[in-house]
Amino acid sequence: MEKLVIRGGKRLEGTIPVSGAKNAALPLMCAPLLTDEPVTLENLPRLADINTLADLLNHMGVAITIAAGQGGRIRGRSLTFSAAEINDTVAPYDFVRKMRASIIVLGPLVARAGEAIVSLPGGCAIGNRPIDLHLKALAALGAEIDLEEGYVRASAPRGLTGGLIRFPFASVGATENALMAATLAKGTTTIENAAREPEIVDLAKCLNAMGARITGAGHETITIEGVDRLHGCTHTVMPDRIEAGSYAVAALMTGGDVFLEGAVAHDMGAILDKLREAGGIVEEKADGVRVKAGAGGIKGFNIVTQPFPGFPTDMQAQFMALATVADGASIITEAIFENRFMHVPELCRLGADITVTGASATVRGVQKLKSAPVMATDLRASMGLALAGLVASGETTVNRLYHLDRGYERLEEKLRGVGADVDRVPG
Ligand SMILES: CC(=O)N[C@H]1[C@@H](OP(=O)(O)OP(=O)(O)OC[C@H]2O[C@@H](n3ccc(=O)[nH]c3=O)[C@H](O)[C@@H]2O)O[C@H](CO)[C@@H](O)[C@@H]1O
Ligand SMILES: C=C(OP(=O)(O)O)C(=O)O
Repeated sequence: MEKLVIRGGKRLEGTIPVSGAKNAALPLMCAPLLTDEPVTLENLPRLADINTLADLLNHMGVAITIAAGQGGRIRGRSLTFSAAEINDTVAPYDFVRKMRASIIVLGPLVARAGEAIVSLPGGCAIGNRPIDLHLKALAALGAEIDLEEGYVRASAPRGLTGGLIRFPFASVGATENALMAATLAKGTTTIENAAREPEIVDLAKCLNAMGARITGAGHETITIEGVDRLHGCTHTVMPDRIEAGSYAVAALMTGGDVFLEGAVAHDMGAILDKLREAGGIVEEKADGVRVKAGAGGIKGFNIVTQPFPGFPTDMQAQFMALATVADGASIITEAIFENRFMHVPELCRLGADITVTGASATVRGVQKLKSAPVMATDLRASMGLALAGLVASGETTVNRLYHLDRGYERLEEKLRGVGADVDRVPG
């Protein structure tokens, strides 16, 4: 098991190229299940989660090849997904347990093949994460849903029918499943209280390029006119706003000045607002975002995580790391997941002063963090610890690097490129 060794205290300066977004790439990789023609996705990040989903798609009969003339080091991989035939509509437990997002194969599979049998993903470190909204959405389109021996079976042998889906909560994954399923349903589907995340917009863009008729993505109500068939297309995965936000925090924490090449400010509104509130100077440019530390140091701030356009839960741990070295107190409330504070005791091991009461953490900034071996049980918590390590005195070890490899492409290389003293070492 590899770990990350960080010798803190370096000021970060330079350019970090932003990779394709994990959370856009995963649903986009499921879209080719909807057509027998090849779909090429450009700018796919090299991440463990992408490989896990590729293995699952492969298992279902999707041929995945490296797209010709592509695959530059910075621009990410281009892969072509060809689901000429789907020869297995089962997503087995062994794949789904590795990555919860595997549930997004459900909608496209039932829409195209009339049946999908997907292992129930169960909870994970950050919360229970039920899939009731995914199932209700498919049922609203006429799918019959059964739960058997840890698997969900969705069937619609005569095809899906458009309908009204009203989500009580704007779930990202359930919106993605509903969106993909509805593209091939007979008639019109309306999704109310749809998730508005930029990754939903990116997915709708790709589906429309495949011949779908989707309007309203990025808004509360999405309308989908079903079509008989979809065709192939080439689509470029959007830049990762969470990766960009994480490195933006690194720039501010280290008193640095970093250009996040390719970051899209428009998709990062709440993150950039909070960076400014914390004392950062943010310049929004056509080709990226520059973040530098202001003269007044880091100021305390308050956060409540919310669905987009609110502050993203996937940035909560990183901003908590920032708050640990702020001047004054910050209150951070996690309102999306019930157990997303696993980084708190680990940050405290580095000298942070944090008190948790229910869903809120009060963080009192300290003068200095001190190194320690730390360990987290999820992706963003691990990033929060890595950020803390960048400013802690001495050598901080972040164990279980595989969490970071789920969502951060070439992490140590990118950090070293702007001056951090970071190594990946065997555990
Ligand atoms: C691969 C991917 O894109 N993952 C992101 C996606 O996860 P994911 O799509 O799983 O997140 P959701 O938006 O669905 O979940 C938000 C909340 O809704 C609840 N819920 C969700 C579905 C459901 O059927 N029933 C239910 O109760 C969840 O338990 C959670 O409390 O959005 C989250 C919220 O922005 C991010 O943290 C994840 O990084
Ligand atoms: C929680 C995350 O991912 P997933 O939904 O795949 O667990 C994340 O990206 O922070």
